[in-house]
Amino acid sequence: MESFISVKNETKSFGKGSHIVNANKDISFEIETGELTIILGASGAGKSTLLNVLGGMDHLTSGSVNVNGLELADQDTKELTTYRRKKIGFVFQFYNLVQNLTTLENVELASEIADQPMAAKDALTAVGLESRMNNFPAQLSGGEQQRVSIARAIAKNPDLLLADEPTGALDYKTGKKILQLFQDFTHQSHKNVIIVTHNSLIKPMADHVIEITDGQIKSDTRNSDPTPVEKLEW
Ligand SMILES: Nc1ncnc2c1ncn2[C@@H]1O[C@H](COP(=O)(O)OP(=O)(O)OP(=O)(O)O)[C@@H](O)[C@H]1O
Repeated sequence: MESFISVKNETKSFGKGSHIVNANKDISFEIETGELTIILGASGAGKSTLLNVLGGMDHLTSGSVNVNGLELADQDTKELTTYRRKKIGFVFQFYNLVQNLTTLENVELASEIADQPMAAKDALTAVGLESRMNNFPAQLSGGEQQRVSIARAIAKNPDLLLADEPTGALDYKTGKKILQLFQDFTHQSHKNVIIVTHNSLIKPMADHVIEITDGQIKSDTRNSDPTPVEKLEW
């Protein structure tokens, strides 16, 4: 059977001539349906670049990136935008919520553009925020705002949920709750989550760990028995 994601010799360069930076160099890996994957690497290793390519935020320079049967190398900018809007959920380090919309409206904004969305209220209930639907982002804590951004991502009912350092701005306990939500989402929905992080201590929670150093794959391993987040200490 085909893998859910198949990346072959993916290279992403920025700049030209002697100023060229190869942020991703000849990267190849496969991700199977239902895997929670952690992409691990130091600052500048090329993690965000890879996530941006997988999510259609950026074009790859060469190679092949196939996501659920769609070859991203063949998509023009407009097609990549459609792919990103309809198929991908994003969670960022700093939430990126619209400040003058309520929690519910922020989530509705995302569900409205998806083909088979989940009800915005159900997404907020899934992250434990049903009582905060009419609050504005500024009235919520950092952890609550991140839960809204996860609700916004899952309300699209995406094939693929991408999270770039999602606990980077949160304290330990809150960060743990957020990681728990990702693990539950993968295991309950059998969909795919990819988390980018520099924190190697959370590796055991993943089904699949891909380490990147200097734009290249350093290791690619699978955990047959991932640790539940509540049992993880870091
Ligand atoms: N738009 C760009 N223009 C030029 N160089 C870039 C651009 N985006 C990324 N790079 C370079 O590519 C390399 C990888 O960057 P990337 O942001 O992917 O790393 P990262 O692993 O996500 O790092 P961090 O954890 O610090 O966010 C870096 O050397 C960076 O300077």
